[in-house]
Amino acid sequence: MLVRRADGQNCDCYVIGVAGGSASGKTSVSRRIIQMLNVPWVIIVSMDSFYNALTPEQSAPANRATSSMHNFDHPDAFDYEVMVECVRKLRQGKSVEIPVYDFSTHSRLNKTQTVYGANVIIVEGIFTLYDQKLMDLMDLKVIFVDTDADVRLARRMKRDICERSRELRGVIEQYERFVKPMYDQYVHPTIHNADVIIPRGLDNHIAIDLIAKHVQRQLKERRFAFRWTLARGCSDLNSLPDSVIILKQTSQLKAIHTIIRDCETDRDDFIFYSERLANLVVEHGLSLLPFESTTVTTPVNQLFHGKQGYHKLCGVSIIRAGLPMEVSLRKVVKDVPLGRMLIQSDSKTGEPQVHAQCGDERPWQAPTSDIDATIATGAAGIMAIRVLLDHDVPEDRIIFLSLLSAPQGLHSIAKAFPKVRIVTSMVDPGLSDNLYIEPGMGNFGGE
Ligand SMILES: Nc1ncnc2c1ncn2[C@@H]1O[C@H](COP(=O)(O)OP(=O)(O)O)[C@@H](O)[C@H]1O
Ligand SMILES: Nc1ccn([C@@H]2O[C@H](COP(=O)(O)O)[C@@H](O)[C@H]2O)c(=O)n1
Repeated sequence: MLVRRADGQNCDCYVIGVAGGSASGKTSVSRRIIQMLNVPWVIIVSMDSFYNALTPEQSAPANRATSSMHNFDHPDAFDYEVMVECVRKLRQGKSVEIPVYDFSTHSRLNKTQTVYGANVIIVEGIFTLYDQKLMDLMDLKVIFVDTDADVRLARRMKRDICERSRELRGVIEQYERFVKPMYDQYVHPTIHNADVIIPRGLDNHIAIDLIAKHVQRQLKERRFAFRWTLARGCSDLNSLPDSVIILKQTSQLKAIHTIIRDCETDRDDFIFYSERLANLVVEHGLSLLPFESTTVTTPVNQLFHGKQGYHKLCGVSIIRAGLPMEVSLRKVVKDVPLGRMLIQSDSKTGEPQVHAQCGDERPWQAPTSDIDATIATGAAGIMAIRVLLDHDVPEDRIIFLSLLSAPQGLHSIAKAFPKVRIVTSMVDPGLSDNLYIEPGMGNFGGE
C-alpha cells in the first residue's frame, strides 16, 4: 500500500520542525528525539545554516566588533527560499549542499556541507514555525520548546562566550536590544502554529517520549512506502540516467544471460556463467577508475609508459547477492580490500534494513566499488551507498556494479546520488507486482 498525504504527495520521509527561543533547548531536544527514535537515517537541519550573509558594509571590521549591532533575531535575517528548497529536496530523498555559517564572523563560509535525504528530518531554529512554505513541508508542526527567559539568557551567556567567541557585555547588550524584543514580537507568537508544545524543553522526558513514540508509529504505518515510492517514482522507463553505464549488448553477452536466466540450467553452469558475467561487469567498472601515468622498464631494458591505479580501490559487497561478484573483483584486482554489508528485507514488509557492516583490516577507501547482483527498486542500493557516505567516501568515487537492473532502481539511485556511477550488464523492462525484476534471473545469491 502506498501511503499518500492529503496533498497527494508520497510519504517518503517524516519531517519534524522544532521551534523556540534561542537557547531554549531546540538542538538538545532534537538530538534526544533522534536517540529515542532509534531508526536509521535521521538528520537535523539547523536554521542557523540559512542566516543571510551580512552586506559588505555590515561585515566591515569596524561593524563586526560586536554582534549586538546586528539584528539576527528578526524573521528577515534568514534565507527562507534556500532553506525551503533544501528541505524539499531532502524530503524527496535527494542530496543537498547546506551552507556553513560562522557565528564568530557572522558570515557564510566558502564551503558547504553535503547532506543526504533521510527517513526522518528534524528542522530546528527560532523561526521554523514562521514561514508557511517551510511549515507545509512538515509532518509534525511541531514542538515549541517554551523555556523560561532567565534560563535561556543564562544558557546563552555561557554558550555564546564558550562556543561563539563573544564577550559578556556584548551578549547582554544583544539580548536586551534584539533577542528579547524579537522573541516577544515574532518568535513567541509562532506558538500558535505548533501541534505540540513542550514546556521545560529537554527536562520534559514524558513529552519527548510521546513524540518519539508518535513518530515511530507513523513510520511503521508507512513502512511499505519506501520501496513502492521508489518503484512508482519513475515516470520515464524508456530513458536512463546519464550516470548509468550498460555493457555493450553483444551476442556473447546475451548468450551468457540466456544460460543464467534459463530455469533449466544446472547449478554448476549457473555458477560458471554468472562468474563470467560478473568478470565482465567488474572489468568495465574498473575501466572507470582514475589511473595515473607511470613508467616501467621491460626485461629488455626498454621503457614502457603505462598506467597504475588499483592501489586506492576498495570493494564493498552487499550480502548475499553481491558475494559472487566479490570473487570476480578479487580475481581481477589482487589483494583488493573488501568490506561487506548485510541488508536484509524485513520478513513481513520486504523493506530493506541494514543489519550489519564489516570491513577488513583496512579502512574503506575511495574509490569504492559497491556491488550487488541486481538493482530492482534501488532501495538496498540506496541504503548501501548511504553507509559508504557515512564513512566519508566521496559520492563521485563510488561505482555501483550490478549484473541486472530495472529502470526504476536505476532512476531511484541516480536521483538520490547523481554522482554515483552505476555499471550494469543489462536492463530489463520493469518490475512485477511484488517488485521482482521481470523477466529477471530469479533470486540471485539465494540457496
Ligand atoms: N534542560 C537543560 N538543562 C541544562 N542545560 C541545557 C538544557 N537544555 C539545553 N541546555 C544547554 O543550553 C545550551 C543551549 O541549548 P541548545 O539545545 O543548543 O538550544 P537551542 O538549540 O535552542 O539554541 C546548550 O549548551 C545546552 O547544553
Ligand atoms: N551571527 C549571528 C547569528 C545569530 N545569532 C544568534 O543566534 C540565535 C539563534 O541560534 P540558536 O542556536 O540560539 O537558536 C539568535 O537568537 C541570534 O541572536 C548571533 O548571535 N550571531
